[in-house]
Amino acid sequence: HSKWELDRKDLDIFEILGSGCFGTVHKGKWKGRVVAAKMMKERTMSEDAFLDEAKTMTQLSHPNLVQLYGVVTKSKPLIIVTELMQYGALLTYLKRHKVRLINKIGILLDMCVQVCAGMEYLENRSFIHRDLAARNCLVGDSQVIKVADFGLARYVIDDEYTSSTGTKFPVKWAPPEVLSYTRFSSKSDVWAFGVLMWEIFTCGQMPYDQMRNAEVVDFVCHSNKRLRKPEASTEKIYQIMKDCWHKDPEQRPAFTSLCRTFGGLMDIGNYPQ
Ligand SMILES: Cn1cc(-c2ccnc(-n3ncc4cc(C(C)(C)C)cc(F)c4c3=O)c2CO)cc(Nc2ccncn2)c1=O
Repeated sequence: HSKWELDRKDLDIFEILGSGCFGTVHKGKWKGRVVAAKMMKERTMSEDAFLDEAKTMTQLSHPNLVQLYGVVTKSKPLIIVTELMQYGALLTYLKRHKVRLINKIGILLDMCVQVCAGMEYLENRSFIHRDLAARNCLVGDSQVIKVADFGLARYVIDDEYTSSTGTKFPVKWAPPEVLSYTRFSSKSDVWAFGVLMWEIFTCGQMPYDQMRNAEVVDFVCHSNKRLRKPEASTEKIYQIMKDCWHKDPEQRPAFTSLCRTFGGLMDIGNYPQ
């Protein structure tokens, strides 16, 4: 076994935490450590392609990334073992705590800062997430926010998800160059981050409301209209979102620059919470 290949006998599996597109995710224990265990449903993931990349992914380590500990490969189903985040998806958390969070601009901004830090780390390693959204971030103790399932989109075997015209493709988080040519980059992650900021400052509203994917494609690609300013955000915060939604990927700020901008906002001490 290399370091990232885990022994099934060291892993205990407990209650289900939820079911993702690859199968069910359970609470687990690995060598005495509480973990999350993703039990991969057959024929949902290109397993060999994923295993080629798994080694690299275990080397990605940052306080705002859900740590991949390793993979159980010698038995079926394949099990992806990661750090456990006890409060689940950020989207659910935002909707559940909306009343308490909606006027706490300092807390909402801090959530954006944490995701931005995790994404800056991936950007510096030229690692593209491909499906950044509030549903794919997780909440841990004392409102720690971590980015999850980065890079896994490459291994999904479901045309409804992988094709930009599929019913499961994250159209509402995709920039024009992804919708038109499926051209993913760290700058397409920046666009998605802008939508994630909008999700945070609306405490979990669905972007573009009830608009259908085809209408969103038209709205985003053939007009310069964008999501409206969330009530809870300031003009400065909304400007950051709009910068992330520049039609030209080159004109969008890098995550490094976004982190600096947030730093400046936090320094002014506008947000006491
Ligand atoms: C690590 N982790 C994962 C999950 C958890 C549970 C179910 N589905 C998922 N998801 N969610 C989304 C997801 C998305 C993808 C894309 C390829 C990007 C489309 C690929 C996945 F494999 C998943 C997955 O597995 C997760 C996210 O991987 C929940 C946790 N925690 C809790 C705690 C309390 N209640 C609920 N969940 C936790 O700590």
